Amino acid sequence: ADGEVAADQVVAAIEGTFGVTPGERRNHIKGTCAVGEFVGTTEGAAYSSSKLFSGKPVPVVARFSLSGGNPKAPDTAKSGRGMALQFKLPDGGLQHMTMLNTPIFGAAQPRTFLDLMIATKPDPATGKPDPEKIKAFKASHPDNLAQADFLANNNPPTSYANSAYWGIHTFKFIDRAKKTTPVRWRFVPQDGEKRLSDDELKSSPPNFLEQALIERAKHGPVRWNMMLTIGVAGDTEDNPTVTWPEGRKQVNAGTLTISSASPQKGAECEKINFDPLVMADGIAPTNDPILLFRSPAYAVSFAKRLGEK
Ligand code: HEM
Repeated sequence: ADGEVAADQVVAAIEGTFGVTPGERRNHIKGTCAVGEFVGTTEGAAYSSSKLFSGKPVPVVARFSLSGGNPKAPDTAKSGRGMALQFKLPDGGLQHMTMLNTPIFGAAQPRTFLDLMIATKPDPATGKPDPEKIKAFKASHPDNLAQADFLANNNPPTSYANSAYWGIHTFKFIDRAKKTTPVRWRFVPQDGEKRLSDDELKSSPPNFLEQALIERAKHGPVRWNMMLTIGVAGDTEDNPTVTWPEGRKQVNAGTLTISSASPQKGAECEKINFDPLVMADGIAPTNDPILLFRSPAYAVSFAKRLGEK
């Protein structure tokens, strides 16, 4: 927990803002399941002893999503898009990566996320957030601004297949000699990044992302390159709201291939808790307070939805 901020308190605040859909995720509720595989490179294996980078295909269960707890959020919403991956390693181990389509996050501490939920809670009188509360939140939480600016200035993608996804946090890659390297990773779409135009934002239907991914996968494999940015001494390791300086070494660590997608109901991704702290040997968390807080928060949401609450 972050000082006095507890995971159940934050999940309660998410419920206060978005309401509760029993049996469903409290955040990133609207999503699509997919499956595929990952093949790592020797360049990746040079930094991490994880079986992920053995060079052999590793089965993947994926989930693409819209951020927020509104199951009817339109696919044109200028909010985050998520890609969650569960890698099934050859030794039976699991590795998770649960990412967003923004290079930074909108909170350096759980407290900021909690205060954002409280500030955006709809006013019962209008059914909308109170603009004064949002203004006060922004003025008092500068750590929220970079991601908010990114989302305001970059329209959402035309398809989940045309988006990059960032791990955002810094992770430790540990090689066979136990040498640790700070890295940040992102998945870059081989289909290229494409965003909705301002006109398309107005004219697009509320639901197109799921069908676009299902159709795209029917036409052939959908691929992303996993790119590592190699950190150097002094690069922040515990603040997900700050990017690293330009010019850091880039390493292609592997290729993700999505082979098919389907609605989430009853599909494999539905009942997975994509807790980002599920890691195998060779990859370890940093002390990023947001990364560490996600695990208990996801557990609260997961327990509720498994209990059909
Ligand atoms: C204080 C920070 C955060 C809180 C409290 C939070 C909370 C949550 C919760 C409660 C869920 C639903 C879990 C479930 O029922 O399975 C969720 C899902 C998700 N979150 Fe977060 N989150 C935070 C930060 C982040 C960050 C930094 C990222 C990306 C780097 C992220 C990406 C996602 C994604 C992609 C999902 C959907 C996973 C899936 O498809 O099952 N979240 N989050």
